[in-house]
Amino acid sequence: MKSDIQIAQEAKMIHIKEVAKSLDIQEDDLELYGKYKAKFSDELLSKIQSNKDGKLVLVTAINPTPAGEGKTTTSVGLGQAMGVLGKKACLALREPSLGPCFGIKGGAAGGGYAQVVPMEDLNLHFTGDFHAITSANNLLAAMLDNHIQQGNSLGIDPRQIVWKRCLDMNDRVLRNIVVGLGSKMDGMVREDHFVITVASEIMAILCLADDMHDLKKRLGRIIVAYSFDGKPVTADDLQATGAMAALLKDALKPNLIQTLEHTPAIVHGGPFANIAHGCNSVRATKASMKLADITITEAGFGADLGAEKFFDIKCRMAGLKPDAVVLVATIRALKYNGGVPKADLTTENLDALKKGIVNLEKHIENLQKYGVPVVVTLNSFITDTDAETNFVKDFCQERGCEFALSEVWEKGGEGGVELAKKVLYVLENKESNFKPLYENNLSLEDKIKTVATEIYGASDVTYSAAALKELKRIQELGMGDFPVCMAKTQYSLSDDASKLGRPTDFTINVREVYASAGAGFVVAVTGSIMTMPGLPKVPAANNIDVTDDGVITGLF
Ligand SMILES: Nc1ncnc2c1ncn2[C@@H]1O[C@H](COP(=O)(O)OP(=O)(O)O)[C@@H](O)[C@H]1O
Ligand SMILES: O=COP(=O)(O)O
Ligand SMILES: [Mg+2]
Repeated sequence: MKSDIQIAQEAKMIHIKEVAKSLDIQEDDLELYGKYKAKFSDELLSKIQSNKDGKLVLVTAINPTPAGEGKTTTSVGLGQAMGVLGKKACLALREPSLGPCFGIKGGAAGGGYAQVVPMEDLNLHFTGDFHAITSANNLLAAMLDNHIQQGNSLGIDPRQIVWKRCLDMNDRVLRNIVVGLGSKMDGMVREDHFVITVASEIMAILCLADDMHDLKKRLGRIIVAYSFDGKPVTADDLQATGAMAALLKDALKPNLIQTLEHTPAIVHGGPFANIAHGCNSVRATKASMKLADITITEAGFGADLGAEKFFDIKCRMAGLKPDAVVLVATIRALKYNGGVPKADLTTENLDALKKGIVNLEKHIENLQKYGVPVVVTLNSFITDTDAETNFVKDFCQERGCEFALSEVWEKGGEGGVELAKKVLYVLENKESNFKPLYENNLSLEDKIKTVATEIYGASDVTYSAAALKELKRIQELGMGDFPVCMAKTQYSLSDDASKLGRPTDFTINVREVYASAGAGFVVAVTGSIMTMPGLPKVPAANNIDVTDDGVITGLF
């Protein structure tokens, strides 16, 4: 089998204006970035507002191995399969971060014969959105430190600065730094921190904003610090809002590319689901629903993270009503959850499968709590055996679950026809009665407890003293009705990456809490999760190169 990048580079793409035409979009409504990428104009987005909404399908997964279990691959393959069946479908996906690209996981363009292209553009600089987000985030940081240097008229307490710098890279040494070293003219010495760009609140705001007006209101509300008398200091107070919005003018526009089989893909925003809310932009999803009969979108990592935040944050805030959920399982991840080491996942092991399948069972139960019909799909790997595949199929069918085998990685759209037909059946015959897991009027602690007990299976939640103090301050500042965004490891339903399968009798330990006042949610940081990942012993970057005539190699 060729590598992902070989398949992608051999692909014969059509001009992006032809892809747009399949969505009834005229060339004048596109802002072209070469022949194969474009942004939607603001005029287009307002023009389509009166269109009828198509159906919305979420693709999620069970708890993954470090390689990932194929949500993006399945989403792309399902979109292609809808095309094979003559349906008007469109993808709404996230943009990849450079962190995993050069780290462990590689790119996020799908895989095999189910990819969005041009994959090397998408995985590297794409249309510059992440660079714009990084610049806007760090402009705010620079203006904050400059305000202190220039006399600190707002009375900012340098010990209560909550705004962090960001960079779209896995760079552990930036987690905790000291700034302002040198002479008096070099600024106030203080401890500072970097997060990876996909965990920046600016990313979340870009992904939740309706339009430029809403973007600026959200940016202005960002809390960067507290004053000596405990009052929140915002981006508006620093007069940074307009300049940040100017930097984000183009990044706010959704991007259009295509799959290997020319299915349209709107790709916009890219928060991770373990340390952020894990969903592409509301603007991209709503645009797709106005342009196509079926929108297929993905939320990051397992359903305990991406799907939970898709439902309880994105759908709640944007008024979206999902019509179906595709839950991706893989034999390798089920065995991994059954205790098999990464190196042995390609060997048949029915015992481990039986042990690990409780993870799939829990995710099926969880998704059913949202009132949206579920289709389980087994993302088939060439190393899977018939015995293993049949075991999973029987497990699902014995529980009355809709099930389909997916072979999209190996066969592209054709490999997804069984899944597409199952999804179409569910869309036509099963009603969705979507409701979020909790009401906003619950206390923040009760919201956290609801997610922890109902979705993770925890018996209780513990808080550090600092987290409890911050929860109280957030409540007093009037943000108690915000939804919660849980930052947690993706490998386990618990906050301990070593607890695989379906752990029980565990507590979720919240060590830090902060309000993303602009995004409109409260982040609860659990266990030892980091908002600035580090590179592995052998980074994927070691194998990435570019030839003398400009061909990228080694991306996957
Ligand atoms: N069926 C499959 N067989 C082999 N590799 C696969 C398959 N499905 C996905 N992959 C690979 O696994 C990795 C993760 O896939 P991806 O779709 O990005 O997962 P997710 O979106 O869930 O993180 C990618 O490198 C992809 O090419
Ligand atoms: O936020 C994580 O997204 P993937 O699960 O698609 O890697
Ligand atoms: Mg993905």
